[in-house]
Amino acid sequence: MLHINQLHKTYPDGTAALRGLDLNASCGIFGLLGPNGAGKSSLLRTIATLQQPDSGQISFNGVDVLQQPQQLRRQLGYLPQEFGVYPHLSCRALLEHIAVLKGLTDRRLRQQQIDELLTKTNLTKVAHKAVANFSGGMRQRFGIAQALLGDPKLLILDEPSAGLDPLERQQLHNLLAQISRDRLVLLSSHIVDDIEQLCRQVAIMLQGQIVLQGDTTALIAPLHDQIWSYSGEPGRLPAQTQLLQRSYLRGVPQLRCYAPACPGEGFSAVTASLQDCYFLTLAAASAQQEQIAC
Ligand SMILES: Nc1ncnc2c1ncn2[C@@H]1O[C@H](COP(=O)(O)OP(=O)(O)OP(=O)(O)O)[C@@H](O)[C@H]1O
Repeated sequence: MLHINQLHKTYPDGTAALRGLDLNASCGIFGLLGPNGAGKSSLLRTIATLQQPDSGQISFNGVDVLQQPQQLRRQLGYLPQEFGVYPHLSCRALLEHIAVLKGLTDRRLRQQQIDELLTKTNLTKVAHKAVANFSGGMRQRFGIAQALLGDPKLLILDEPSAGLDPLERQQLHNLLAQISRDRLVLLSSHIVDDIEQLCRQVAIMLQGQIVLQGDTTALIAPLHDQIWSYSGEPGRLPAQTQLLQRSYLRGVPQLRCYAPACPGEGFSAVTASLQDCYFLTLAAASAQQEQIAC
């Protein structure tokens, strides 16, 4: 279990990235959603002991992460948002190098683990190639393979699906579902679909705080029968109707709205999604923050 209590982090230039953040997560894939600049990477870097918070507590499976960072690092795999590689090293050589850095000193066990991870991430056939020449999807799978060296109990993945094509994204989902059975995977993304497809637990982050957290299905449930779509331009929206999303279908505007009952002619009920919950939560949190600011 991961417990975070009242975490604060302000960077030297005065940016308050974490502002009294609380979070609890158990085994499985835990999704962290939030707009750009919400503080997701700051939080993940702090949990990964790559930066110190100003105050607060973090514990993982009983280990005080801030007091005993080495103990956490032994159980940690981390894939940062920007993942640099040595340009000339092959996939296998780089995994070897990282495995040694992670303390896998027994050569035979190291080889065995690398072979298993290459199979799991479907990289065996390209293990001799330079990672620098990999496609986006292959690079992310490599990133997950290196993070899994040492069989960590906590895996932190910062936006692993950024820049992937739909097929690569699907392959990444299959891999994540497979490797999350006996560990906690913290997955940050602004692709709400990724989180809805993969995560049973989710937290929404805004301006350095968690504004909503819980079981994904339970968070969406109250919105059933309250989400409506409208094809075209309805003019002024009926009272008690909140616009959540405007998109296009073959060039025709499509509105997605929240309303406690059918807003009127032309609106049809649609199944509520995590995206609806996300937009409603962000709108409510922004309105509350504006009120406080006034
Ligand atoms: N090293 C740093 N020094 C100063 N400010 C920083 C630093 N790192 C992040 N920030 C700022 O802290 C805030 C939170 O950034 P962070 O990268 O944690 O958010 P994020 O939710 O991961 O954003 P994104 O989704 O765009 O990656 C932003 O205002 C950002 O500009």
